[in-house]
Amino acid sequence: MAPLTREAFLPFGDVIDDTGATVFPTNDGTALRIHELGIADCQADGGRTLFSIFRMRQASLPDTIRLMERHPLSSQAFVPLGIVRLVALVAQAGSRPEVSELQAFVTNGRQGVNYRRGTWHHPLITLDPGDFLVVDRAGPGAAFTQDYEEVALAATPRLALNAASPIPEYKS
Ligand SMILES: NC(=O)N[C@@H](O)C(=O)O
Ligand code: NI
Repeated sequence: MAPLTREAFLPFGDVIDDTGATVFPTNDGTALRIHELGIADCQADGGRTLFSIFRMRQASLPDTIRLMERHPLSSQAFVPLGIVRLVALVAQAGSRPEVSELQAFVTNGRQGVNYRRGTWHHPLITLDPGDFLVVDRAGPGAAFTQDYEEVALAATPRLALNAASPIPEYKS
């Protein structure tokens, strides 16, 4: 389980965080603009960009990973509205992910992620309850047509809590 950094996450998408970002004052210096942290890529095939909230009622760390999904037509961002740790279990866009290709990152509770279009990821995993702003795509005419594709994983790697630290140790 690696701490989330912009550089390490680059193959999978963007990190919504001020570390290493372009920052400049705006509005007569009353605010700092932490600029262009990611792109909402949701317009393909007549798509619309949606803002939604995911209200995580409890931590959702699975003990086994049974599937991964991707959104072939859009990016998908999860930004915590408060301090909520997220586990991003990902594999690069492309053919069906192998278990050996999975990578797990854990946020510091403030960071958000924006999965690039087609990035394989596990449905939202959090270590705490709490709300996330979600930015993704709706198809033409429909309120919510999640263009997504799921694949069952051949093996089911175990994501086990490491007693030594609150951050789960990812074991394949
Ligand atoms: N289904 C849904 O809205 N969310 C998933 O795409 C997810 O990545 O959690
Ligand atoms: Ni998704």
